[in-house]
Amino acid sequence: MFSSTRCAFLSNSGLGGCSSLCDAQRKRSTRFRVVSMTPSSSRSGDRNGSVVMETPLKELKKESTVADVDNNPISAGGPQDVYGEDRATEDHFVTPWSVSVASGYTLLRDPHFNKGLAFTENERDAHYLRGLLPPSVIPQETQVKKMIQHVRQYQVPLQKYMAMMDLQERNERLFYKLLIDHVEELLPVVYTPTVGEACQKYGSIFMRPQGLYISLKEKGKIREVLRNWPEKNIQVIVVTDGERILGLGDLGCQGMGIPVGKLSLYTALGGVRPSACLPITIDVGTNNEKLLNDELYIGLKQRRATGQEYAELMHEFMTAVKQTYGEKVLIQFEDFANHNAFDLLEKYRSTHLVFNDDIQGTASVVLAGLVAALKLVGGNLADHRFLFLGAGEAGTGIAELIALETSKQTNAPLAEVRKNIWLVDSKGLIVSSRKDSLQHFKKPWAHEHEPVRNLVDAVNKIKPTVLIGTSGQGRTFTKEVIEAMASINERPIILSLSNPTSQSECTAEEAYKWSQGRAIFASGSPFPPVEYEGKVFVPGQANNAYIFPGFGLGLIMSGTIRVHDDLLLAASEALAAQVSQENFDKGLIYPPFTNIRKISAHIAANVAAKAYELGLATRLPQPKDLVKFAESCMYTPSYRSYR
Ligand SMILES: NC(=O)C1=CN([C@@H]2O[C@H](COP(=O)(O)OP(=O)(O)OC[C@H]3O[C@@H](n4cnc5c(N)ncnc54)[C@H](OP(=O)(O)O)[C@@H]3O)[C@@H](O)[C@H]2O)C=CC1
Ligand SMILES: CC(=O)C(=O)O
Ligand SMILES: [Mg+2]
Repeated sequence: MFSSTRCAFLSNSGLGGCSSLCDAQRKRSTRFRVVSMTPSSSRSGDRNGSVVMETPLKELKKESTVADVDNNPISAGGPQDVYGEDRATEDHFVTPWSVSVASGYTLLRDPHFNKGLAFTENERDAHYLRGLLPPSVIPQETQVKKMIQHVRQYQVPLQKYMAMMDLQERNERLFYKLLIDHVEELLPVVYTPTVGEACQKYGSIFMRPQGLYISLKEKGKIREVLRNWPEKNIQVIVVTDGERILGLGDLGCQGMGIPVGKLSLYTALGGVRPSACLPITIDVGTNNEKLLNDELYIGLKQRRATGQEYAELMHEFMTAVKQTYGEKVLIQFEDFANHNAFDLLEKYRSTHLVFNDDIQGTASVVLAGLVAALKLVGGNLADHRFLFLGAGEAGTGIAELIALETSKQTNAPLAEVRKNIWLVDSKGLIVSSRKDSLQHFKKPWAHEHEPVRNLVDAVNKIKPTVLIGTSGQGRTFTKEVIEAMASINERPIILSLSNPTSQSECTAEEAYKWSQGRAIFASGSPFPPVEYEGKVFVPGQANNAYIFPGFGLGLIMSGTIRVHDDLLLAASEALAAQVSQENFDKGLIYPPFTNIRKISAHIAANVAAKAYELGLATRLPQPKDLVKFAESCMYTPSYRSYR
C-alpha cells in the first residue's frame, strides 16, 4: 500500500512498518540508520533480515523541531522514543542513530506514536493522515474524559480490563495518561483483583502477545528469543513462571497478565519508560489439570519441569538477560512458588540486579505500614508482637525485614528480636518441636512453644498486637479470630494481605465490625469504605505496588548494580514518611495512590541515596537533589508534537 513517496522509515521504537524499503527511500536513507521491515526484522534492525545503514550522529545536524525526544536522563544514550519521518535530508533527527517511524495508516496503527484524533491539522498534512481520520481534532485531555466514560460503562470488571488492554494496544500514551489521571479507580482494573481473573481466563481473552514467552521449547535459544523483542534498551524485566499467581495457584503460561500488569505500574506509578519494560513468562508446563485439559490453554501442555531441567532453563535465561541487556538491567521475580523463589533469589542476588517482589517488595511495604501504624497505637517495633497466618514468601519475607529493622533500632541480635515474631502455616504454629521437616525459610521462626493447631488458639496464646494474613486463603480471619485480637488490644492491627479479593483473610467490613470499629486495617486488594455505627472507615491497601515502581526507578536512575536489604529499608522508610497527619486522622497507614508519582520519587531518591552510601550506585557524580532528579527521570505520557 505504500508508494515510494509515502513509505516511511521505522524507528528503533516504532511498531510495525513497511514491508520493504522502497528505492526512493533507500536513496534518501543512506545518511541514516534505517531499518527496512522484513517479516523477521526487529525495531532496532541490527539483525539478520534487516537492512541497516548507519550514520554517526555528527553527520546529522541536530535540529530543534523534533519536539518529542524523551526528556529522560536515564535513557540518554540509548534508543529513545523519537519520532521523525522520511524527510531525512532535512535533518530532523537527534538520536545517535535511527530515526523515523511510519506515517499514514501505519502511524495510526502504531500504539507508541498513535494519537488518534489528537493529530493536529499540520500533522495530518505532514504525515499522510488526511482522510484517514474524521475531521475533528480532539486534544488528549478530552480523549481521557471520553475513555474514562467508555471504561465506566462496563459493569463487569473483566470487560473494563479488556477495554484498558485494548487501549494500551492502540494508543500507549493515552492508556498511561488515563491510568495516571484515574489511578485509584483504574488500579483495581489493570492490577489486583481483576488481573487475577484475567490470568485465569487469559486463554479465552488472549488477543495479542504483550510480553515474551520463553518455554522449554526455547531451551538453548534464549538469547535469540530475547533479540526478537522489538525494544533493545531494556531496564526492567518482570518475570514469572506462573506457579503461584496471586493466591490463585498455578496458572502456568497464563500468569503473563502479572508481569504485564506490574510493568504497566512501573510506568504509571514509577515513571519508567514503557519501552524500557519487558514482561516475561517462563513456561515449564503447569500442574493445573483444568488448564491441561483446556483446548484454549495457551501454554505448554505438560506437567511442570522441575529439578535440573528447571534450573538449567532459568540459568540460561538469567545469563542471556545479562548478556543481552547488560549488568544493570533490573530483574523482578514475581509469583514463583516458594520452593523456587527463595532458591532463585539466593542464587542470583550476588551476580545480578534482582529482587523478589513477593518476598522483599511486600516486606518493604508492610514494614512501612507498621511504622506508620505505630504512630496511631504507640510504642516501637520491639514493643509489639507479630503473628502471621502463612509462612511462605510474603510471610517470612515480612517477618525478616521487621526483625532486621527492630534489630537495627535496638541493637539486639537478630535471633533475639525474631522471638517476638510468630508464624502459622497450614500445619499450625511453627514451633521447634514440630515433627515435620520445616522448609529452610521457616526455620528461623521455629520458637520454643507447645504445638498449636489453629489460628484462634495461636492468637489467644501468643497474644499478638499485629495479625498479618499471608496465607492465600480467603476468610481465614474468622469472627472468633478478630474478636480475640480485639479483646487483647485496644487497637488491633490487622492486615489481610492475600490477593485477589476472594483470597483476602477477611473483608474490611468484617475487620471493623468484629472489632467494634477499633481495628487498624489494610488489605492487599482494595476494599471500599465501610460505615459502622455512623462512622466511615477507609481501609488502606497494603500492596507491594507502593514500593516496586519507585524502588526500581531508584535503582535504575542511580545505576545500582545489586539489591541490598538496606535499600528495601530505605524504600520502606520513604513510604512511611509519606503518610500525612490527614491520612492518620482517617486511620490510614498508607497514603492514597492519587499521590503515587510523588511518593515514588521520594522512594526512588531514598533508595538511590542509600545505594550511593553503600557504594552500589555507578551513576556518577551523584545528583545533588535526588528527588528532583527522580522526577526529571519520569516518563510523562502527554502527546508529543510531530513536526
Ligand atoms: N499484598 C501484597 O502486596 C502481597 C500479597 N501476597 C499474597 O499473599 C499470599 C501468599 O503468598 P506467598 O507468601 O507468596 O505464598 P506461599 O505459597 O509462599 O505461602 C503461603 C503460606 O500460607 C500457608 N497456608 C496455606 N493455607 C493455609 C491455611 N489454611 N492455614 C494456614 N496457613 C496456610 C502455607 O502453608 P504451608 O507452608 O504449610 O504450605 C504457606 O506457608 C497470596 O495470596 C499472595 O497474593 C503476596 C505478595 C504480596
Ligand atoms: C501483590 C502481589 O505481588 C501478589 O499478590 O503476589
Ligand atoms: Mg506477586
